[in-house]
Amino acid sequence: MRSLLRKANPITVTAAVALLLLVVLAVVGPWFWSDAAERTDAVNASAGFSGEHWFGTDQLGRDLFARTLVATRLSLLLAVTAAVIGMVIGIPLGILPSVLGGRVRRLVAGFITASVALPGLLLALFVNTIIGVGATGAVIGIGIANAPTLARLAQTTSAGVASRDYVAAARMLGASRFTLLFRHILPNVAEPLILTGTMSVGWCLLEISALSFLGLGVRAPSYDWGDLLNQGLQGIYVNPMGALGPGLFVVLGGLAFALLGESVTSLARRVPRLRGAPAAAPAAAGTPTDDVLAVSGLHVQYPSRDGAPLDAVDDVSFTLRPGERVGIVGESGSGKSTTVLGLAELIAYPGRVTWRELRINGADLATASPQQRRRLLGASLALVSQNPMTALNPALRVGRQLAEVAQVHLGKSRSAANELAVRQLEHVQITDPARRVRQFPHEFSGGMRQRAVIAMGLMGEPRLILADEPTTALDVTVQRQVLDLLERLNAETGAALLLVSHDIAVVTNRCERVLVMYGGRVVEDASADELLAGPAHPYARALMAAVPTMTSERDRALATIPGRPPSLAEMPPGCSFAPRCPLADDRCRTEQPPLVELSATRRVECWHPQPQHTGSVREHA
Ligand SMILES: Nc1ncnc2c1ncn2[C@@H]1O[C@H](COP(=O)(O)OP(=O)(O)OP(=O)(O)O)[C@@H](O)[C@H]1O
Repeated sequence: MRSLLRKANPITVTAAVALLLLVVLAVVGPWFWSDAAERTDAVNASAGFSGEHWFGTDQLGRDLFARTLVATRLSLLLAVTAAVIGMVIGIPLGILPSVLGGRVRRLVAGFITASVALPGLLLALFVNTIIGVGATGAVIGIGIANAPTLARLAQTTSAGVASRDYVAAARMLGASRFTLLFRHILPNVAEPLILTGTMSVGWCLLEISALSFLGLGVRAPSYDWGDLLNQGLQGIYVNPMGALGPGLFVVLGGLAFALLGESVTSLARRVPRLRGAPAAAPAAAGTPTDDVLAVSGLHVQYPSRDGAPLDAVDDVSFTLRPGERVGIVGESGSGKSTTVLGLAELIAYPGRVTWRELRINGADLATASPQQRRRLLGASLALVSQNPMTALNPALRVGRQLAEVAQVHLGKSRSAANELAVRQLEHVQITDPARRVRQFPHEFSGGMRQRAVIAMGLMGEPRLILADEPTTALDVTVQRQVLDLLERLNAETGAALLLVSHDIAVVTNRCERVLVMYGGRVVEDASADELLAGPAHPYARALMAAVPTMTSERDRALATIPGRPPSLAEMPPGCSFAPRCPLADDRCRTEQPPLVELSATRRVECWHPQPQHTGSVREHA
């Protein structure tokens, strides 16, 4: 708040002062000027403006300036009530689609779109006529007419928040819709919505005045600015101030609310806040001999423009043993992140995930109930996502977010969970953890937020850490530290690590096994040593050749892969790498190569697998 005030500009200050004066006037106006406003004076009826009557008098000789001042209370009260009605209906309606499932969500979103298309004033008139012409009808009518605009704003704002990683992590932890809404979404969209709601008081003021002006709002003996404007207009040739005076108050009131809302909104945008870090989730007991993860036939599909399903991940199968470190590598768009999100059931609508088999920590997800699946995913996996800006809930203290994992999945008491949170922050080498747990994510640096997310993952004692490009958004100086930390935790806790990276040097250096992805498919699955000795797939070879080594000649350009990866809608028939492959022949361009085993630890999907020595890239990772 202090930083907001420091950044306030003259327009904001003027608008705030004008509003304050109006509010004071609304409170004290009727006490001071009621007598003057009601006192009739037949001698001075319909008088023009003068030193005694600044806005002149009405047909009964009542002072119009005093009446305008008195009308401030009712005018503002009606406007605020209408704005509140609009917010109470519009904001919950707009937020609902972000937590509802498929069909109901589409229904609510469609209803919002349709209602936004209705002309507001017509809707207000319609409601006003049904409820009964008068102040109540006008206020409810204007409130309802404003609701769709606020609903649309709430819908877009909350959709942005709902796609953040900390909401995905909360879903993975099995949070109910109620919790998602009130704990994770609402606190992070409240500010812009309240500010817009404040601005909407200005619109409501103008709209209610317009209805009163038309004789459809406030009725005698009550009166508001619109009503006074209407009366003043009837005698405008005799006394222009009778109309101009109340009109001026309407305009000033509307402007003050609108300007203040606008200025505070833009100020709030400039004040740095809401910086978050990545998300994670926790553990479950499993049989040590089981694979931690076994997936076969994984598909993730997104609909094309004409609705046909397109494979972003196409028939991916692999396993992970306890404690194993496996990397997934490939160019942008090859399906690395989608594979990880698909495994964690975090693909958002309209994406669709299917698999032939998915076992996590030995448990078969096909036979698990939705609740068991959520528990299993939440307890066995820790997800360290790409963007440390979006992974922690900016409205909650870091320690609370960590502690919740242990409370939900390990059934720990609040105090035990809080103690564990401190220990886990210490475990990921965050100094002064007892103080840090009480801080908000924006008080952490990028590297610390990523560590906090890793710590959150450890709270549940995970058997598998899914790290989706965990260093992409970090400063180069802390990238290595975060990778070192993941490796150390893998060694200490025995949790398997699935590390996604676009950098083949990093994964061959950090992992024991590497999955090379292209066009949504695993084109080569080999041990890091085998890859270093010579990749079998031409794409993997090209990736390796593009990595500079200690022995690369400085004056020679690095190898690049010609062309660019195919988009989902333009996936070629046969091998998807064929258009860029120097070895491609007719069969490559027409027939999908099968995944063949070249050795016990190596599978490759190519018609022309050719192991060949390329030299080591380990020294660069
Ligand atoms: N929500 C979505 N809707 C439609 N297509 C999507 C969506 N998310 C991802 N895709 C598509 O799926 C494919 C795989 O994307 P993905 O993000 O998994 O690639 P990636 O290898 O992780 O790339 P990057 O390194 O850039 O993150 C891409 O073609 C991408 O355009």
